Amino acid sequence: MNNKRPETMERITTAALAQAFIDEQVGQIQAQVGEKKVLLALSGGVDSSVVAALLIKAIGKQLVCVHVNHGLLRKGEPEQVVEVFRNQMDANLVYVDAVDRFLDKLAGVAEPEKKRKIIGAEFIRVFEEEARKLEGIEFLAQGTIYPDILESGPVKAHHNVGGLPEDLQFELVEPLKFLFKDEVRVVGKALGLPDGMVYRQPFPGPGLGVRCLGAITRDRLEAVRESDAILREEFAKNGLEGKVWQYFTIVPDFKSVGVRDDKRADEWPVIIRAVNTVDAMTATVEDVPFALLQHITQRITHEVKGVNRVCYDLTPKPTGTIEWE
Ligand SMILES: Nc1ncnc2c1ncn2[C@@H]1O[C@H](COP(=O)(O)OP(=O)(O)OP(=O)(O)O)[C@@H](O)[C@H]1O
Repeated sequence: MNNKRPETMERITTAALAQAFIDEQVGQIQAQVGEKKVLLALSGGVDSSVVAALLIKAIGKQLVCVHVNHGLLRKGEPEQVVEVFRNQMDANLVYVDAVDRFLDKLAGVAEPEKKRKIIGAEFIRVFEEEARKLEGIEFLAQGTIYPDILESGPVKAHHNVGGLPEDLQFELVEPLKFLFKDEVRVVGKALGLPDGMVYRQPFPGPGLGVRCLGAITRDRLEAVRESDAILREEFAKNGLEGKVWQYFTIVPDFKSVGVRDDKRADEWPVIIRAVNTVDAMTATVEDVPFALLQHITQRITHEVKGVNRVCYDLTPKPTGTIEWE
């Protein structure tokens, strides 16, 4: 398999270059796939969304997208996947509501590494079940991009979404494998995907699960999701979206005393993190205007159930990592 970006390949920076890439890929995908069916795990993240849009253009309903709602996605994300791909692009989309399955498996598990393993393993299991229900699938599309190939090294062959069993191995369709992230975004835009999807900030694989520290509970997970939504809304309104590399909220698994309706009330704190980085190896903290932080604090403590304090994480990386788990 050729895994080296051709040296003559021009960096895709304009709509015209994106269109040329799309036309070329549509032809190649049609030639590779013929009349057969292709399966794609569609997270709603940039890479898998752009692959989905490209394949819908090339082969329409021969593509089957599977979106797994594991309960750890940001507010509005599963709905957006359904709206964009099923309603607007008329795609063949299987939406799997696996919220209870994931949260039941995660109940009582406090150790971060164990949480990640459970989320990863359960994802493969759900995806495998869906794949087995479908007939005649011969291809698996993946949002592999060039940095993925560079990271895995030239020798190691790139293989299927980790962990699918032997009897479920498919031929791969990886149309973005020579693209860098900025090029993927230009192509996504040319394919008509909404900005909110194309310019989305990085999101960890295990989702909000690693921002709901310790053992995940449904109420605390809701506090993470709602506070994150408020933070994103306020950053967008105040010109920080697209300027700050990554920003999110964290809810630790302890409470502190506060006052609500003239009574003492034990509730959780929300921690805000907003960082800038070039390579994610080091990061600096965004200098968010104090008045905006106060406004966000006011909103979170009044709109998010069970939260009585807001803290701002002032720690660069190192010594802090970007995420808390
Ligand atoms: N909730 C989900 N539903 C369906 N597929 C998923 C889901 N989460 C992850 N995947 C699949 O696993 C791949 C790797 O997920 P990961 O979280 O590492 O994101 P990524 O490499 O940044 O890609 P993307 O931008 O597509 O999310 C995704 O591209 C997608 O194919």
